[in-house]
Amino acid sequence: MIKFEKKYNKLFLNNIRKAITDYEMIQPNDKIAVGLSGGKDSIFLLFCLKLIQQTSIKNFEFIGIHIDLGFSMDIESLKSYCTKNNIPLIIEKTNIADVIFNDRKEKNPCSLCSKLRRGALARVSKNYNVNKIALGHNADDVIETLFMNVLKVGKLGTFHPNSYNSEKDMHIIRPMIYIRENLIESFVNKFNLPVITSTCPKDKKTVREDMKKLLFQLEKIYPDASEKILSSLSNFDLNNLWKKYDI
Ligand SMILES: Nc1ncnc2c1ncn2[C@@H]1O[C@H](COP(=O)(O)OP(=O)(O)OP(=O)(O)O)[C@@H](O)[C@H]1O
Repeated sequence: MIKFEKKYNKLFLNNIRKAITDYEMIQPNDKIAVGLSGGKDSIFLLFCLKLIQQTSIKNFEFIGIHIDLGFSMDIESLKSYCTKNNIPLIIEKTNIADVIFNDRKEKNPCSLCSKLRRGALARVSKNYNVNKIALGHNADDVIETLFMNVLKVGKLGTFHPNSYNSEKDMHIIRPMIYIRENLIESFVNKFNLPVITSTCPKDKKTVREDMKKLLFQLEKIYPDASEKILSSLSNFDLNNLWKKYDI
């Protein structure tokens, strides 16, 4: 059973609470769906939300939703973990893998997969009267996405901690934006949370891995680089960003 201990506050929960407060992620009577991939980030998010519900913000509900992409992953451990902790888990079977790799033979499958997966997640969430979807993006994901946008697209920006999709009338929240990936890894091991090895052939072979290496190199020279990059995302001077004059 997921059980609160005071030391968790300092270790990770306070940072999650801070993200929730800074970006007004949870309101009374929200029904939140945690997108569960089977990976470490989303299961840690589920674990933290349960602790937050036990300690500080009590008047919200949450469920887990796993979109089965069709890679034949064994999710028994995830199912039994949710059952043990009284967390409803919805599993939605899809043929996303088949569409991407066999029908479309996509050369860059990750972005289409992510789009279809989010669509499925929003559709299933609607069926369960969910008004917010919580994703397991962490601080490293925030920075890697920023690097990818700047270095590959030539665009300054990353995903927002709390965004709203008006077409689907759905909020997307990311309560783990202040938590580093290595910390998540160590707690997932310590608490023995169920992690399912991805069977996706593209797993860990993406541009994101290059950005991870870049951040690693950067932190060797500037040890507090990630902290500074994260803080710069909410500490900017619009006057000194270039807005071209309309002609
Ligand atoms: N198959 C899925 N079903 C439901 N939610 C998903 C699924 N895949 C990803 N998500 C959600 O989208 C988030 C970002 O997905 P991404 O593939 O970037 O995961 P990640 O960074 O590897 O995180 P994780 O360790 O949770 O897999 C995940 O943390 C999770 O909340």
